[in-house]
Amino acid sequence: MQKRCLAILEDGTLNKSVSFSKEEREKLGLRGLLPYSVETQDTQVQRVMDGIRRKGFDIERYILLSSLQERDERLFYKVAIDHIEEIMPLIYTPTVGQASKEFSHIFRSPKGFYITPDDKGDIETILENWPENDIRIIVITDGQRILGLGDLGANGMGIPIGKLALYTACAGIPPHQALPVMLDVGTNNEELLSDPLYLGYPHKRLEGQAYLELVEEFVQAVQKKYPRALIQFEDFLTPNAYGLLNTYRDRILSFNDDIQGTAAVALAGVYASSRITGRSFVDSKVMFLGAGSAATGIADLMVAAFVNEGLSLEEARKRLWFVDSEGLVVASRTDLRSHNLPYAHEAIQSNFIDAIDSVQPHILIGATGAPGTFTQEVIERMSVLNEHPVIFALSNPTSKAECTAEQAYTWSNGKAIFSSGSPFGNVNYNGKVFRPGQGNNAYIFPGLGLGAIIANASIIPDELFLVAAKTLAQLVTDENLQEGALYPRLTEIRRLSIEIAIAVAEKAYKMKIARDEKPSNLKKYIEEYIYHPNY
Ligand SMILES: NC(=O)C1=CN([C@@H]2O[C@H](COP(=O)(O)OP(=O)(O)OC[C@H]3O[C@@H](n4cnc5c(N)ncnc54)[C@H](OP(=O)(O)O)[C@@H]3O)[C@@H](O)[C@H]2O)C=CC1
Ligand SMILES: CC(=O)C(=O)O
Ligand SMILES: [Mg+2]
Repeated sequence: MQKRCLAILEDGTLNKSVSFSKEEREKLGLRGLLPYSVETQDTQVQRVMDGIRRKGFDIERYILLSSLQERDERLFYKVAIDHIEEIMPLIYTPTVGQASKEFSHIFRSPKGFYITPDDKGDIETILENWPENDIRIIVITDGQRILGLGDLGANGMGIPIGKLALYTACAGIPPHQALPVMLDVGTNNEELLSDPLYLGYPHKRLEGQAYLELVEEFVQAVQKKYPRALIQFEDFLTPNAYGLLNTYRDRILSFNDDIQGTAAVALAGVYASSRITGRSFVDSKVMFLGAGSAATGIADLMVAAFVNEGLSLEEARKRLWFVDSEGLVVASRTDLRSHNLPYAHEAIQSNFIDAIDSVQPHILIGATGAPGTFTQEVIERMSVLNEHPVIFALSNPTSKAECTAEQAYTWSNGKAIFSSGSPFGNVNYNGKVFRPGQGNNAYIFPGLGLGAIIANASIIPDELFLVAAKTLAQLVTDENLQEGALYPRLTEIRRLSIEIAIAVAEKAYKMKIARDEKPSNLKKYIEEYIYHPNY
């Protein structure tokens, strides 16, 4: 039955508030319930933007937008799409980091699905409580490594909500086909456990076999109720991130965004940097600060890319060097994890600066969660070694960046080609304005996910991340590079995501991992599928 009267204004998927026409007001029983004026959606967008700009703090802007998402979903997405450069830092990194830290204090409505150890044996049943029947994208976290902020327990739900808002804003996934999931297995964060307002499962984390069984039960329940859904694993602590990736990557439509999405965005940036440095990709030597899931994911995809260009596995790995908190990752170390071993070269263990001097990398990629680790000395050494040192400070949120954009340009005398995980504004250095690009998986996952679900791929092999990286790199214009950016402007993100989706879907058909038939006009098919927030 069609909703009427207040019920329609209270349903965020139907509400368009003062944009209901006189006829609609008459028909839907809305006369008297709204002020006189009938406004266009654009005028409403303007009012929202005025409200956002009037707020004193970004967290207040986040709360305003979060309430709007509940109250009037189409207006929320219209605002996000039309003002993506201003809105993305509010609904995503860096503000989503603060919002996640404070999630239990600013909570208003659940916006997603919660699973705790108490639900063991019942996940299939409780999933029936979710009202939608055609979920295509799930972002799930257990909250143990939220950005570079550590274990935030159930407060980490801010991340799946934010990532899925980007799926819709950046790639047009219909919001009703997206499901944010919090696998709330507890937290080891004492501050949260002693917070009377903490909303999560108030126990130490479930671990080991019991944890894995809960994930498996969830995956099976999803396979049954939503067999077409892509599961994106997000912000798991590294051992679980790898464990779950290895369990599910060849079995179901899934990927780990921190390992694989990040890899594709970084690879795209590295490809684009060749057009400034003049050095071909295969001749590049890369040093990573941080040897966890993000950095290793990038290295693994780079190896695949090098091998595609004709290098042997051994030659490919030799171009990639890691430094972690114990120094250079070398073969003689006994403290390494299995994902580090392919990159533990025969060399003498040394500190970061000495490692830069001995390895002489062209590209430096930070994924540490440790702010300030790209010191003046680091940037200066890179600048002595390179005409244009390529510097990625990927850690999020902004407070965790290895260095700021301004530091990179200043310490390199304007020579650095800089990208960061969280956005920095333009920097004026000696009269030249630099626009740092945002090396964030947000350039990849929306388009990649869209392509995968359009083809209804059975799995997401490396080839799909490689094609996504190549496509993104090709979409970087000379103008972007002249501004100093290795990525296109965010204002282009919907177009970019569709291009990435087309390339990814094409590859899936070619690899025969698509479970749906290829439409006769793929681009048109995608364009018809995607969500537009206009009333
Ligand atoms: N821009 C983007 O798109 C993305 C950014 N990230 C960011 O990357 C960061 C790391 O994530 P992830 O890889 O999952 O985390 P991990 O915990 O897996 O890895 C962190 C790594 O950094 C090392 N490290 C920590 N402190 C230092 C230090 N002072 N000097 C040298 N090495 C250090 C750790 O070494 P050790 O183990 O020895 O302590 C570890 O190897 C996060 O801040 C996250 O936000 C992640 C995904 C995407
Ligand atoms: C961007 C992202 O996925 C992260 O920082 O974890
Ligand atoms: Mg992440």
